[in-house]
Amino acid sequence: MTANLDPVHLTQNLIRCNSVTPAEGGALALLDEVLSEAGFTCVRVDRGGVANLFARWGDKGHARSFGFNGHTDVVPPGDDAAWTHGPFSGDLVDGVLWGRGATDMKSGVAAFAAAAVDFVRNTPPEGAIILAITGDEEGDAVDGTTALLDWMSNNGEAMSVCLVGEPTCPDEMGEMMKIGRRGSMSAWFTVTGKQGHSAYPHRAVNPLPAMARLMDRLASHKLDDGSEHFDASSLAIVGIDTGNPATNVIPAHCTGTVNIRFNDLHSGASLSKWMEEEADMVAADFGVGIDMRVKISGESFLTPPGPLSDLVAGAVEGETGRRPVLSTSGGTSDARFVKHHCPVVEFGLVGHFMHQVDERVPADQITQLKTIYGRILRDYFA
Ligand SMILES: N[C@@H](CCC[C@H](NC(=O)CCC(=O)O)C(=O)O)C(=O)O
Ligand SMILES: [Zn+2]
Ligand SMILES: [Zn+2]
Repeated sequence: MTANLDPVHLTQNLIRCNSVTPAEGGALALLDEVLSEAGFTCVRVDRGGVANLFARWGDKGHARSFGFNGHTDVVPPGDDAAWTHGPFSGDLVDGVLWGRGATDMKSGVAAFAAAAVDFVRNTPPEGAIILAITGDEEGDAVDGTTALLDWMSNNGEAMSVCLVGEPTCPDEMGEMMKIGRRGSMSAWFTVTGKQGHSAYPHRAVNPLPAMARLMDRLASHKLDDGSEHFDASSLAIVGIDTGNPATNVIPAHCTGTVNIRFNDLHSGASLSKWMEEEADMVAADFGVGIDMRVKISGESFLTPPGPLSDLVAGAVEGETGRRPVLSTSGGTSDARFVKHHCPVVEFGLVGHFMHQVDERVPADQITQLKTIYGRILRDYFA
């Protein structure tokens, strides 16, 4: 009889792989080994310098196929010296596991891998289990989950439903799951005036007042009050820069960057149009040129409450005693790609320390997450 797979130990070993985006760092190789050993068919789906791992247990193309999606890449640790335990130490101290990825989301990947391995070993289901694990969620994400989904469609692989294991609970285990996400986009503005001496401003065209006006107009505009399933949209100014070190020079150029999180009352295209109109108006008022470049990372999306959210919420409630709130709050996730493929929801552990120095997680939360994922599999294949 093979022992059950310990998700805490697996998380520890994953944390010890330095896999800051887009480095693979040995994390996917480790999962490949663990899953292959348990009878999963594993294929590395690398693209554009990004490593990804596809793993399936059961028949290809089975009509009943449960998918998990997650990532092993992590954001940079920042100042190593500021960490109580090294960011890649995987130290387990007094029941707490430390390191980059402890919450976001090597623990989630370890929990679903361990749950899937135990499940197929102990109660082989009538159906298939697919793990789609990417090495680039935190970066551009162009060759990450999208590459896996492209490869799957080209190779007759399919998930009937998918659970993304990102951390979804704000403070307490079990309190929240995600059934969609707001959209995300960024816009970069360059205001061009005319360089000059700051003591002779009439001979220059200063781009900064125009930038200040534009940023203020964009940031002070109320986009909406939220909608049935979504929080209000928000626009944040995330950068204003001239690159000008001199105090007696009016620079010719100024750049400004905004990031928008938007709900289903908007689209990337409608917001681009609005910002373009604002920029044109300010440019005319101030006699400057304004260029705008936009990147739409994802539109808003929703998997309406139904069988999949009921299945996950029921298992979470059964294991934690809490019925998770169905939310679309926070940032975006790779579910924005998966939703083109099959119904998708997200559930994971408490994300309090994600992207912070001293990222850490109580080890028993990882074990509990594995139990919840195991129960979801049991209920799905029942
Ligand atoms: N860099 C990518 C995707 C960025 C995804 C990132 N997601 C989170 O931080 C998740 C946090 C949460 O669960 O609330 C984000 O929203 O910026 C891209 O923009 O293409
Ligand atoms: Zn994540
Ligand atoms: Zn993250």
